[in-house]
Amino acid sequence: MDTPSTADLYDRYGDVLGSCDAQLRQFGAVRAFGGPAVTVRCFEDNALVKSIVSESGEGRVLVVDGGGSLHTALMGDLIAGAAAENGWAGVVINGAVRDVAALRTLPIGIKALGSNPRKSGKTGAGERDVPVFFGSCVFAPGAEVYSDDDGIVVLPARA
Ligand SMILES: O=C([O-])CC(=O)C(=O)O
Repeated sequence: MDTPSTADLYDRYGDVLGSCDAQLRQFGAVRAFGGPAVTVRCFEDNALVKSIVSESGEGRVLVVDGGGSLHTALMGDLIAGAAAENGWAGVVINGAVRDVAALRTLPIGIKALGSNPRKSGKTGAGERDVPVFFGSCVFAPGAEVYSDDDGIVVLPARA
C-alpha cells in the first residue's frame, strides 16, 4: 500500500493532525514512510535505540527524542541496518546520525536533525514508550506517523 502524502493527510484531517515544525532532513533511501509510533527519549546515549531496533519492527516507526542534541550520533549504519532488516518502516530522530553515506543506501526511512561522527553513550539511560514532544508536535506511542519530503505528521491514535 502506498504511503499517503503528508499534505493530503493534512487536507483530510486538518489540525487534528500534528505537523512537526522541526526541519528534519532525509537520510535514508526511503523518502516516504509511515506506521504506528514506538517512542523513546534519550540524551546522547543510544543503547535503548539499539535494543528497540533489534526487535521485530512490523512496519512501525521509531520516534527518538534526543532533545535536539547534535553533539553525538544516536544512530549509524549498524543500528539503521538492523532496523531495516527487522522490518521497521522508519526512524525519526530529534538529534544526530552518522555514517551518512551508508544510511543513504539503506531501504528504510530515516529523518534526523543533522549528523555528527561522535559516538553516543551506551549506558541505556532514557525512557521508552512515553509520549515525546518536539517541533510543536506530540508523538504518542501507537499514533500513526507519516513522513515524506514535505515533513512529518502525526495522527493521534483515535482520530
Ligand atoms: O554504535 C553506535 O553508536 C552507532 C553506530 O555507529 C552505528 O549504528 O553504526
